[in-house]
Amino acid sequence: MQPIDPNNDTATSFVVLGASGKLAKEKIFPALWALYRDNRLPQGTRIFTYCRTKLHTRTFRLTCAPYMDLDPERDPPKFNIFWTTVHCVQGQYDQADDYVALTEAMVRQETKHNQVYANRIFYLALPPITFDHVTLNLGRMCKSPLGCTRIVVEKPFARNDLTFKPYQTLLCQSFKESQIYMIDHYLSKQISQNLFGLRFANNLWSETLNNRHVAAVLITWKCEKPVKDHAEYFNFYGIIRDVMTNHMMQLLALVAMDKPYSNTIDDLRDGRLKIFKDVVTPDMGDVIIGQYRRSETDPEKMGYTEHSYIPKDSMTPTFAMVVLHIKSRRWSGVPFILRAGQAMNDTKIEVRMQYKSVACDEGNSKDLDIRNELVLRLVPFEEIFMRLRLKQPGEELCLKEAALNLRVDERDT
Ligand SMILES: NC(=O)C1=CN([C@@H]2O[C@H](COP(=O)(O)OP(=O)(O)OC[C@H]3O[C@@H](n4cnc5c(N)ncnc54)[C@H](OP(=O)(O)O)[C@@H]3O)[C@@H](O)[C@H]2O)C=CC1
Ligand SMILES: O=C1O[C@H](COP(=O)(O)O)[C@@H](O)[C@H](O)[C@H]1O
Repeated sequence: MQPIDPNNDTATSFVVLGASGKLAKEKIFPALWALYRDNRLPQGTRIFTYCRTKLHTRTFRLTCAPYMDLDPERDPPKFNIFWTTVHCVQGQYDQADDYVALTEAMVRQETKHNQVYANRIFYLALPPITFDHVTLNLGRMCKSPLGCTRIVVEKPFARNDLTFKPYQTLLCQSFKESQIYMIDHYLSKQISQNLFGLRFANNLWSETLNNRHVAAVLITWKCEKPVKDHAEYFNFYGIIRDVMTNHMMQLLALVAMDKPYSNTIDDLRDGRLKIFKDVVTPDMGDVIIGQYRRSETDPEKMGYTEHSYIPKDSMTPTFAMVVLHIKSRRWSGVPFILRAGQAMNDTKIEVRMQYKSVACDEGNSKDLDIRNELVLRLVPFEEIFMRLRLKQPGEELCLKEAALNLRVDERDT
């Protein structure tokens, strides 16, 4: 996709399908607002909601506002104008006529903007069960006749290979490959991108992230909260399909990929794809799955199947751990340990690269078997640090653990 050009005057219709849901309210509308606030949306952009629920901008803005990080001093006038660009369309996902109504709504705004040439972006903030109908109808009824058309699909794309194939076929029949964006929002996180920056722009790490120096890579996705939001979806897909095969695998690819030929989208994608091809299919002996049950110490913390909204006989895993191996010159012999869970002891998302132990005879260091670790943490707050050993202050040559913290926030210079 071309970089956003705020001076571009072309009419652009951005349609959020499934706008009544959590993703739209918590992530997509806040992102659209942030772009608008910072003058980074093309001027002719109009936003459309499309879902079965009847939405009104008046009330929908109240639903989204808590996630929009509003500055009460600065934002209100612009925030009001932002909402004048939003138009709500109600429709079923399987009714062709409703898509005709969506197109009419887009055309009305595009024409107001005095443009026949208009770009259209369709963002599927929807569960996969709706994908077939939505893709087919958008492809038939809503594409831009003269401008660009894009369709953005959120993971998970299906339950497995078998169910993905027919959808892939339908998607490719309805849209050209260049129009399709199957996205993973973890790739856009600052820390994920830093994995890349840190590795390839610093000799220290570009030279040491390999099987000569690294003992193991640990990728953790832990959430303290029990399953509640989108429980029906979660119960059908489970933790592996929710975060492991997508977000965590993308993090793994960013840790493991070789330096791409260039930083273009295609070369970056090819670099990650090579890693996915090199990952050895895990042995079931290298996989642990589990489901949380009632806490023995805190009766408030219910078991997964005790929630009223989860079937009593559910076997859906809420925890999974897998040890993956990559068959490449750089990484063979290094286990990549992925673990993910809901209702865990705390909330943490991080990548931890554990270096091999150093044979060290310094005084009292036997008690201190600390491996160097490079840690990139995404949650609860973004940080990058390296665990090291340093000499303790004083006359004796004793070691202590220390951390080298790298500031990653905006105040950095
Ligand atoms: N929430 C998040 O942070 C993230 C979510 N995703 C993915 O994005 C997609 C949407 O997520 P999210 O917003 O949380 O999902 P929701 O469960 O909130 O669903 C979004 C909307 O889809 C419609 N919908 C829900 N279930 C059905 C159904 N069975 N049949 C038809 N329509 C349905 C509803 O709209 P209505 O009834 O009004 O039509 C609902 O408001 C999911 O595939 C999810 O995996 C990806 C990354 C992050
Ligand atoms: O895809 C998903 O990701 C969110 C977590 O995203 P984050 O950006 O807040 O880390 C997760 O809560 C949700 O279950 C899953 O579907």
